Order: sequence, then structure tokens, then C-alpha cells
Amino acid sequence: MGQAESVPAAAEGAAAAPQPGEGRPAPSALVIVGPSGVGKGTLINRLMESDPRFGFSCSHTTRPPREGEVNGVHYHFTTHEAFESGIQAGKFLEYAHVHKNIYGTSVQAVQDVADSGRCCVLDIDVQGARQVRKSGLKAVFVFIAPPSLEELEHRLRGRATDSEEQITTRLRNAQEELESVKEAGLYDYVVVNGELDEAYRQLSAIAQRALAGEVGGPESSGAGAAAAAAATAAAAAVPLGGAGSAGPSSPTPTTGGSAALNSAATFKTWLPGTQQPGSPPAEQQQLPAGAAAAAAASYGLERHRGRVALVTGAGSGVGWELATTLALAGLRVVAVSRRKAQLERLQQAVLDAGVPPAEFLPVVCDLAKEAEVAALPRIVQKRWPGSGIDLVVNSAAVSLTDVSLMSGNTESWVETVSTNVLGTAMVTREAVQDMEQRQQWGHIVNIACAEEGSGMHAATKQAVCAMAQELRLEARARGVPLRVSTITPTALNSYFFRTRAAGNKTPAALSTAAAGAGSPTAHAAGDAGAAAADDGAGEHQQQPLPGAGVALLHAADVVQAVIFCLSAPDHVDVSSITVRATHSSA
Ligand SMILES: Nc1ncnc2c1ncn2[C@@H]1O[C@H](COP(=O)(O)OP(=O)(O)OP(=O)(O)O)[C@@H](O)[C@H]1O
Ligand SMILES: Nc1nc2c(ncn2[C@@H]2O[C@H](COP(=O)(O)O)[C@@H](O)[C@H]2O)c(=O)[nH]1
Repeated sequence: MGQAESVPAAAEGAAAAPQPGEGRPAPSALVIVGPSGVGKGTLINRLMESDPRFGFSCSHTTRPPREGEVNGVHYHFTTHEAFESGIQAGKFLEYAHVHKNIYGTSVQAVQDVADSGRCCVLDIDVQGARQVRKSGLKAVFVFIAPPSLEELEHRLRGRATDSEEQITTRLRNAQEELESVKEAGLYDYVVVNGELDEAYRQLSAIAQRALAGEVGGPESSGAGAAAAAAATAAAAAVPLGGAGSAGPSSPTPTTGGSAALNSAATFKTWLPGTQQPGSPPAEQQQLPAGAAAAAAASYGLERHRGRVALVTGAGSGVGWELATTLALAGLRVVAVSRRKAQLERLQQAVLDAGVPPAEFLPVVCDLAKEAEVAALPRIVQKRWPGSGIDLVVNSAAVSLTDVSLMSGNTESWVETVSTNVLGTAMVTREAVQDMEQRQQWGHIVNIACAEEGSGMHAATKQAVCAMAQELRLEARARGVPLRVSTITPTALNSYFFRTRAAGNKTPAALSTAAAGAGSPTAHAAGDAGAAAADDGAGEHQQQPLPGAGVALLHAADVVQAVIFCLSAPDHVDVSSITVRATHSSA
């Protein structure tokens, strides 16, 4: 396990560890796999130092000890002959030739930890992992991936424990080991060890599942929703040990945020593959292994994985794309829309893309109704106890007909202001208060389409921009690190703009609308983030655009800007971004 600073022996801390027979399910083993130098030992050491309920399985190896390594603690150092006779005697649960030496886990090593009531942690190579899978040992398998091969080399050299020849061998073997994440049913999770604290946070969450005796899939502790319950029931049916279990059928991402996912080129070549914390067993999901981690890594959203992002206007357009993309990147997403049918479609699309049911929470909510908005934090806490709203993307807005400032009717103005301005303000206030209670300051992103000529609608968008600025000032005045961003897209190729361009026709009418009908500034129904009407397929489906030649953006263009804001380091507040189209790409 690399250069371990201090690996507690299995017996240490035994007093604090749960003993067998206390009514708890026996812990599963935790099998940690990954290329040499990726940081397995570092992560395992941290886990063991912080929690005595874990015990390390001390392997046998023919490799000579490194400086500081202690026989019986870091490894049982042994000779080739002794190792071979141990193999003949059936002493090993698994063994493998790794980097020109033999390494193996003895049955006794695992038994010793199990007997002490601890969760046994194995640090083994890929070949060993395959054997343990086959052995039927009740275990959770985690692959630790490096952020890049360059970084892996950097770590191996920085560790300064191996000869040049060994480093070359280990790096060459790493390529093959990384390929193993594609193997169906081998790993339950992939953790990218980029930033150590974040990787540890993820591993620690997974480790808790092993401690609780779970195997393979994590859904068995999922709270709340029927979808999660269904996943739980199915998870219980997974054969212990997972041997032979069917994995993802397709190695490539499919829908929704997949356009952005596919741009995760660095990772996609060798990291297509496993589940993330909170996802169902491999049999139930199609998200390629590591895809969420890869997406998060490529977007720079790793530190947000597992956090709760609330997206309004999720029924279509930018909100739909964002909800999908963030969910695929491993965030817990609360998708808010007043359109139940659209939310159901979104949920289906997101689950079809492989997002674990327990990580996605659709909420039907009319932002113009204070009671419904006020309930959002409670709904989130109920679904994910101990959590709260960390990130908000205010993407919802309505745009009604008859909101001209010269001739519009008051009722339409009120509805527009209620949803676009007061709704955004109320969602923001509830989220910020939730953050304050937890002392976990997050990020508010407002999407403010600034197209001119839409009367009260355009005015409300100006108000949304102004609110963001005021919120930022209030936060600074109170000395809290809340981040606030405003994205201002120009005309979007959305339901809203298509209806505007077509002179306020319905989508059905739009499919036959002649090119060039109307202009993007014509008065219409719909909105940039969520169409006002419950319009069936939704604007995420690209339709022919009436109004050829008009420079329009796609929802994904806005999503990129949001990701840019969210991925900025904590000390950076991207206050506003204007996104314009250079030419018509519809
Ligand atoms: N997230 C990280 N960022 C930067 N450096 C790291 C990170 N994680 C681990 N390291 C460093 O990388 C080096 C290799 O880590 P470690 O020895 O834990 O790897 P390992 O996977 O256990 O290797 P092996 O399989 O050879 O035992 C160490 O010097 C460690 O301090
Ligand atoms: N199959 C097994 N692989 C093991 C075991 N113990 C360690 N390892 C793996 O070997 C490499 C190199 O380790 P190092 O200590 O020489 O750097 C590393 O990837 C370990 O995971 C084992 O018992 N079985």
C-alpha cells in the first residue's frame, strides 16, 4: 500500500470497534483497487486513522521492504519459495504477479479483521480484485483513478520509493489497470483522486456503506421516494459478492447532458465505467462506470459531487439541460417545475441515462406560491437527511402574452412579476436561509434572458440581474462567502423563442411554421428556461427554427456558462456572464 506513514495493525483500536454479535449486520469488506501511485494507501491510511472500525488486511509480498516499512504491519514480507508453498497450501484468498513481484491476501488476514468485528480493507491490484469478486466475499469494490496519467507519474516520482525501472513498469501497467473499469460488474464505484480531501470524502461515504454490511449497490439506505424504494428492493436481490453480475450494457453515455459528457475526452478513453456513491447496482443502471466522476472532473465540479443543486425551470430548456448535466456529474439534483408531466419526462430521461433514482428529486412547485417555495428545504432534508440546498440555479420564468408595457394587462404583469421576480427571490431566500442554518454557504446562479422588446418580461429579467447584485452586496456586508452569479444569454433556440419567432404559435403549429415567420422580438408565450405551457416534448428537442438567420443560442451554451461559474474556485465569484450567439446555428 505504498509508503504508509502509519498503518494501524488490525488489533489496534479494537476496544472501540463494534464486536460481532451486537445485532448489527457484519460489515462487508472494502476492496480498494487502482494503479500504483494513485493514492490508495494515502486514502486508506486516512480512513483507518479516523475510524477504528476499519481494519487493514495485511498482504504478503515477495517485494523487499522499503525504508520504514514494518513486517506484519505494511506487509508480511516473504520469499518466493514461501509464497509458492503458501499458494499450494491454499492459504491465499487471492494472489497475483504484480510489477515483477508476487502479492497476495491470505484468508487468515481477512479472517483476523472480520473476527474483530471490523470492516476489512484490502489494498490489491486488478487481478486480485477479479479473484476476490469470484470468491464470493461480501465486499464493496472501489477503483481509485488518477486525474491524469501525468499526475500519476508525478506522484510515483514524488513518492521516491521506486527505481526508474519500477516506475516505468508501474506506469505501463497502469494503462491496462485503468482499462479494467470497463469490466462489467467488477467495481461498484470509481473515485477520482484529484483533490485529496474530496476523494477522501467520497471514499469515506462509500466506506460507511461497507461498514453497514452493504454490498455492490448502495441503494439499500436510500430514503423516501418510491423510485428509491424500488431500487432498494432490487438492490437486495443482488448476489452477495457480485460475481458474474451483469454490468452496464453500453460503455458510452447516451442522452441529456451527454453532449457535454462526451467532451470529457481525457477521461472517456479510459474511465468509462462504474457507479458513484448513491447509485444502484450495476444491473440497474446504464451510466458508464466513472462517467459521473469523469464528467465532474472535466467540468471542474468534483468538489460539488454529492452536494444538492436545486434547478428551477427544469421542465424544459436550460433548466432541463442543467438538471440532467448536474445529475450526470454526480450532484444531487432537485428539479423544480410546475409542470408535472414535463418533470416526469425529465426524470425518465435522467434515470435512463443512468443517474441513480435516489440522487434525483423532481418537485412540482409553483414559484408564485410562497407556501410551495417555502417547503423546498424541508423536502430536500427529508429526501437527504443532514443535507440542504447547496447550489441554486434560478432558471424558471414565464412569459405571457399581453405583457406590453404600453398596452399589456395587469393580470399578466402580476403573474410575470410573481414568478420571475418574486419566485426567484423566494427560492433564493429559502435556500440562503437553509445555508445559513447549516453554515454551509453555497452558490446562487440566476439565468436572466435579456432580450429586448418583451415588455414586462424583459423588465423582470432586469430585476433578476439587480437582485443578484443586491444579494451579493448583502452577503458581503454580513461577511458570508455566498457566491452569486448571473448568466445573461441573448436569444435562445428554445420553445420561448420559437414561439416568439412564430408569432406565439403552439409547438404543434411550430412544426409547420414557415421559416422567417416573425422575429425573436415579437410578443409570445413561453420563457427562456421553462415554457409557460405544459407543452409535451419540451424545448430540449431541437425543432426547426422559424426566423432563419437569427443568431440563437442553445440551452447547452448556457449550461456551459453555469458550469464555468460553479467550477470557479471558492475564492472566485464569477458575478456575471453574457452569452451571445455569433451566428445562427439552428
Ligand atoms: N490526491 C492527491 N494529490 C496529490 N498527491 C497525492 C494524492 N494522493 C496521494 N498522493 C501522493 O501520491 C503518492 C502515492 O500515493 P500512495 O503511496 O498512497 O499510492 P498507492 O496507490 O498506495 O501506491 P501503491 O499501489 O504503489 O502502493 C504519495 O506520495 C502520496 O502522498
Ligand atoms: N493482488 C494483490 N495486489 C496487492 C496486494 N497487496 C498490494 N497489492 C498491490 O500491489 C501494488 C504494488 O504495491 P507496492 O506496495 O509495491 O507499491 C499495488 O497496486 C497494490 O494494490 C495483494 O495482497 N494482492
